[in-house]
Amino acid sequence: MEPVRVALLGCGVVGSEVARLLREQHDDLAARVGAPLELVGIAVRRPERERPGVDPSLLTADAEDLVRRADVVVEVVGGIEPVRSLLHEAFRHGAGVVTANKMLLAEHGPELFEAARAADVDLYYEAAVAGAIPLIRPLRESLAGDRVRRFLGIVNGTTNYVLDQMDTTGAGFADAVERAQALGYAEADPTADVEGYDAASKAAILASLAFHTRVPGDAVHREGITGVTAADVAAAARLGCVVKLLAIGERVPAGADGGPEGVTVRVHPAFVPRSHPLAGVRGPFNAVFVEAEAAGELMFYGPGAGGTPTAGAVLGDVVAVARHRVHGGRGPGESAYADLPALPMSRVLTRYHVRLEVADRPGVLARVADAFAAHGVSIEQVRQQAVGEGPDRTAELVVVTHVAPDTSLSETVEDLAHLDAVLDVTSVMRVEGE
Ligand SMILES: NC(=O)C1=CN([C@@H]2O[C@H](COP(=O)(O)OP(=O)(O)OC[C@H]3O[C@@H](n4cnc5c(N)ncnc54)[C@H](O)[C@@H]3O)[C@@H](O)[C@H]2O)C=CC1
Ligand SMILES: N[C@@H](CC=O)C(=O)O
Ligand code: NA
Repeated sequence: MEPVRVALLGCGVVGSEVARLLREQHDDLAARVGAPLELVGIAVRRPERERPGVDPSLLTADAEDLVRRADVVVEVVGGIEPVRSLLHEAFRHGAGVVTANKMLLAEHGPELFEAARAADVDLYYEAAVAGAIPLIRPLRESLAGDRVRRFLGIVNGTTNYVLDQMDTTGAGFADAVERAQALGYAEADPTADVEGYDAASKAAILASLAFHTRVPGDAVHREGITGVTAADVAAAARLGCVVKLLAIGERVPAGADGGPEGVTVRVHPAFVPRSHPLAGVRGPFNAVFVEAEAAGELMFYGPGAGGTPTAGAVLGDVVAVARHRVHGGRGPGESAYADLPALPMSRVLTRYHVRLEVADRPGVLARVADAFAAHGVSIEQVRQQAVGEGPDRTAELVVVTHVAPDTSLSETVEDLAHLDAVLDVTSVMRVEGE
């Protein structure tokens, strides 16, 4: 049987593990594919550098030439260029592609899917969202007969690790980020993780699949975790919650006021009740709930980051693409027929937890309550506690709202910040997952 020629682009945290598994599982992979997988080269920036366990004769700095010698191109470099051009070259040359690159797919997915379709080859990307967890294939294939209403989950291992460390060990933010980098969870620039860009790319990919509609990364409302403080984590604990960075996509029906049907997609930190299964997702693990009309509620859970688990997902895609080379056929292409608009945050319904430092004098509570009422926001809970002694005494006021449109809630917070009696708005966090 002719071997299937595999080119590996990148030999970092994920790539080095892909190379190892290709070598160590050679016979099993050959049996599953129906032909041997031959690693024909590994494109790296510095081929002269020694890499333990990697045959130096495979290393090359000429990625373009390598791509032209392959039937399947595995891209685990990351970023946009040069990989975008290299993948186009792979398609032009008739090679199938496996990538773990969510940023590239969120920014340039449609053109890459179109190029794969035109060349009649595969584009697979299981590792791009939630690492090792089978999630892309269930959405693309298993749920192709269903109608997804909503997904809600934790899709970034680095930020989940950082928030978990802050919650359970009292670690500082910077220390926890450094540990996530050392463990291979973080992106080359961890800003992509902590500012929510990585999760937003993944949310865009999930929304595109779930709702059969193109959702670019910049249509996702994004807030990272750099503003989350130890005080927020402690406030969450007092409320029986934990802080998690969530990715949420919802299909929104047409509004009674004439607002169109569409989808909302957002990434932000939120309080999640400790009784909710997402609260128990620890360290670099990810979990995603998918709510579909026929299937009901599904939960996908597992390692969301790390070299070996991610390489496992990449290899699963390599087997699928290689099987098509050997036996014929092609995996599903892009499905964007629904063409729903991405709606603004005014169409999102959520709850807020607001912590204020206020003057401790008569009438303050009433004025705060009036600000919420002016925007039609109903209050579920208020707690007040005196801070300090004597004439300088202030009060900490914690307000938890009922569900309301996100913009009504954010406008309320803006008004509160301008009230004389409000000395500081110390924390604003959404409450999700109830
Ligand atoms: N580390 C993880 O847990 C996960 C990573 N991913 C994705 O996998 C991809 C790779 O991630 P990591 O392995 O963690 O990154 P990494 O930074 O460890 O590895 C990337 C490698 O590509 C090399 N490189 C850069 N430019 C190159 C070029 N022009 N030609 C050849 N090599 C080049 C770098 O020197 C580096 O060794 C990224 O898209 C990332 O988002 C996806 C899921 C999980
Ligand atoms: N940096 C990412 C890696 C996986 O996609 C994360 O932390 O989840
Ligand atoms: Na996955």
